[in-house]
Amino acid sequence: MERIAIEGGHKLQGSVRVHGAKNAALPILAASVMAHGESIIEDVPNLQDIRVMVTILRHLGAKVHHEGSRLRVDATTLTHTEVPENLMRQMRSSIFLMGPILARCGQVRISLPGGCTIGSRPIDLHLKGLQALGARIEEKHGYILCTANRLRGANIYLDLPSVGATENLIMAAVFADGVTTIHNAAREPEIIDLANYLNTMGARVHGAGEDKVVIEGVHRLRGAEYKVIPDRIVTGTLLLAAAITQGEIELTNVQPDHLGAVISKLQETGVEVRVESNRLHVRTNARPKRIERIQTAYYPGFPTDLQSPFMAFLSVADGTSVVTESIFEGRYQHVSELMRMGAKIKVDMRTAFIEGVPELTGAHVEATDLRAGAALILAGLAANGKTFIEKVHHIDRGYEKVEEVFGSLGAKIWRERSDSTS
Ligand SMILES: CC(=O)N[C@H]1[C@@H](OP(=O)(O)OP(=O)(O)OC[C@H]2O[C@@H](n3ccc(=O)[nH]c3=O)[C@H](O)[C@@H]2O)O[C@H](CO)[C@@H](O)[C@@H]1O
Ligand SMILES: C=C(OP(=O)(O)O)C(=O)O
Repeated sequence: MERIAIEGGHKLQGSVRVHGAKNAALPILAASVMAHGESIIEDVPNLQDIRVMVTILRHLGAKVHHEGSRLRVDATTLTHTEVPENLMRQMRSSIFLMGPILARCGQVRISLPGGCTIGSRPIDLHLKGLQALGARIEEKHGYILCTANRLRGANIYLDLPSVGATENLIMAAVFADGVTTIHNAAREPEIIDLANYLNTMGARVHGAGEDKVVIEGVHRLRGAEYKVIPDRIVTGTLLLAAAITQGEIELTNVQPDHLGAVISKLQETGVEVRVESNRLHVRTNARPKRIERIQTAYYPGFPTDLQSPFMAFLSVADGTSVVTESIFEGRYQHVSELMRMGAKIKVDMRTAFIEGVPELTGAHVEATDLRAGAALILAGLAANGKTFIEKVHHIDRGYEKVEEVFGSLGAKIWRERSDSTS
């Protein structure tokens, strides 16, 4: 087992390029199984979840070649319509295969997906939407079998704007007869990215990024070349890392308009953020001011994926800040770990009260999920002394070469065996 070790107290300085977005690349790779011909997908991050997706695509019969961050996928011949349970369990995004395989092959057999333990994360909206498109769904012995000779366009009303359900249903509707309208769709930038890729392949998806998405069915998709958008959650994590160490960094390959809520909250704490078209400069040399209120929300609201990193930052603010998690009921597992490092946080239902302390102290902690791990890295960078973060595999799901990236900005961070003496 490996862990990340950090010697805190070094200001981050320098410039770094942000990698492509995990949450855009995963549905895009799933969508690639719908095409005849090769797709060339650029800026795919080298992450554990991507490796699992590639394994699934190969299992289905697709040919996949890596050339650095460029992936060539050719799913002209598909040999399987089932995703094995051991692969389904490895990540949440395995669910993205359901819509595309069903649309292309008329049937798909999957089991419930895995993913971060941040809440119950049901898939009822995915299944209800597929039923509205005419799919038959049988759930037996832990498996879900979806079949449909032909999917039919339909009006689908999502009870809540689920990102994954919107993406799955857009993909399923691409080959449906007639027109599908998804009402109360999620509006995250990753949905626009998926729709752009599908449209480059010959699909007709209109309105992605708005709450009503209209899909006109087509008969066939061809492979396409496509570049994945920059990862807005990695961008936000790096902005916070610079801020918590009172450093100054520049980020390239970013889309600042995807981070409006985060930049505005950072500025509220007194951090200077300068925005250029595809660059961000962040600088501060003072302790952050407290924040009266942050509430996670569907896009363009404050992203739940940056709630825990932002809380790590607020744990050293001057005064008490209030954070409410509205999306995932179990997304406060980082709190007890931050408290081991001296943070003062009280949680009441879905709201956390963070009484800022002047300094955190290094400790042995555990990454309980991906973004909790990111929060602990931020805390470790600022803390007095050494921090050891166990369960690094969670962090590797979302941050490419994490120690190299932070190391290139001047952090003292390395990976070591968990049984190393500390
Ligand atoms: C791979 C990926 O893109 N993951 C992101 C995606 O996850 P994911 O797509 O799983 O998140 P959703 O938007 O679906 O979930 C939002 C809320 O809807 C609920 N829900 C969802 C589906 C469903 O069928 N029934 C249901 O009740 C969930 O439990 C949650 O409370 O969006 C989340 C919210 O921005 C992010 O935190 C994840 O990083
Ligand atoms: C929760 C996340 O990922 P997933 O939906 O893949 O579990 C995340 O990226 O923070």
